[in-house]
Amino acid sequence: MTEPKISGDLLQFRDQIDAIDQQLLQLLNERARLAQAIGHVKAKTDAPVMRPEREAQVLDKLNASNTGPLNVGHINLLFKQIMSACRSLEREVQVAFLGPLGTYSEQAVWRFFGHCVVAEPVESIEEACRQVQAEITDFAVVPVENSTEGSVARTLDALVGSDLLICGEVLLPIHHQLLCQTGSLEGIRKICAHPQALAQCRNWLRQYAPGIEQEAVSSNAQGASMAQQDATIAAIAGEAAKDRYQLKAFQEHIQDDVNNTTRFLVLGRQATGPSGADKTSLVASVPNQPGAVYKMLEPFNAENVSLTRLESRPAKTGKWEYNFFIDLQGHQTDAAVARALDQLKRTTSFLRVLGSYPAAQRDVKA
Ligand SMILES: O=C(O)C(=O)C[C@]1(C(=O)O)C=C[C@@H](O)C=C1
Repeated sequence: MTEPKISGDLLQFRDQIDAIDQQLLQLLNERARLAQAIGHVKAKTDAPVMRPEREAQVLDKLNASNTGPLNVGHINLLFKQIMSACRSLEREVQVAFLGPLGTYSEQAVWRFFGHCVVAEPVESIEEACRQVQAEITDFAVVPVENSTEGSVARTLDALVGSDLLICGEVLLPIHHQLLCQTGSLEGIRKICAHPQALAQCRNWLRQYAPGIEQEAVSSNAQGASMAQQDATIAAIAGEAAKDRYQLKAFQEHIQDDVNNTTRFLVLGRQATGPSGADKTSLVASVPNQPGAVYKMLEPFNAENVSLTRLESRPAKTGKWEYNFFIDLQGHQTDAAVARALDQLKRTTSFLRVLGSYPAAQRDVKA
């Protein structure tokens, strides 16, 4: 079938790829040995193995010098896995995430830590936090806000009530797919998904699956698990659920908002150093007095610190008091941020810096 000439070229290219793979293999093992050496140094001082700021810098440097044809997505994907493997040779990092298996939280774990981690699903955001606090696990990955649905109140409340630190964030585009056993809508009698997913796909469902019953279930992964057991059920879920429950997609990208994104937090017990493009999150409350919120925000204006988020939640004191959740650009060790935080201590009745961590959206030149 193939022309001899093409086949000759193909063989030659494959020989070259084989030779390069051998070089890569040798270099990767050299890199792994260096990581092991770093692991021994860290073990002596009980220093944390996972360093989100260093991993962000490694990716920033590579992307700054990359000439292609591999793009930023390829570089991040490949080198995250390389670091994940090297890290696991130092010590296997453990992560609890909001389950069950196949959720978007699980996808967020893989994106942040790569695949060489021990990731365990837990049943609630509170349980994920408890496991980190009780030192059962190293980190927790929990959703904090969705671009269409807003904040996840349970995560914000859990942060106030604990001394966990935010070590990182993950921005995950939410690409819903309609999944079933065969990949065809024929014979499908019911579509099962979390109420939020059904709402986020309302228009698509009206147009392409009219007349098919919809059932709200506790998670998209549960819907996927039901579809795995029953050929008449379809589910709305993401890539992780498709793989986990061995389903086929009838259609990808069925969410009405193409930019639907969920932001996840990585919570741990360790402080994260500056990476060069960081965010700091804090929660504060102010006395119930005229001008108090203005005074709380004034230092950020004075120090030219940019706020990326400001949100209030009831402080649960029963006195109509509020906690303000603030995200800002910069690390708490940056001079301007440090000065603003110092000022903030004077104007707030309660202040907790939840952590500084590498921003998921990177805008740096290495
Ligand atoms: O630089 C370190 O501290 C390492 O342990 C090495 C390494 C890597 O593979 O580059 C691995 C794990 C850390 O999270 C950061 C980076």
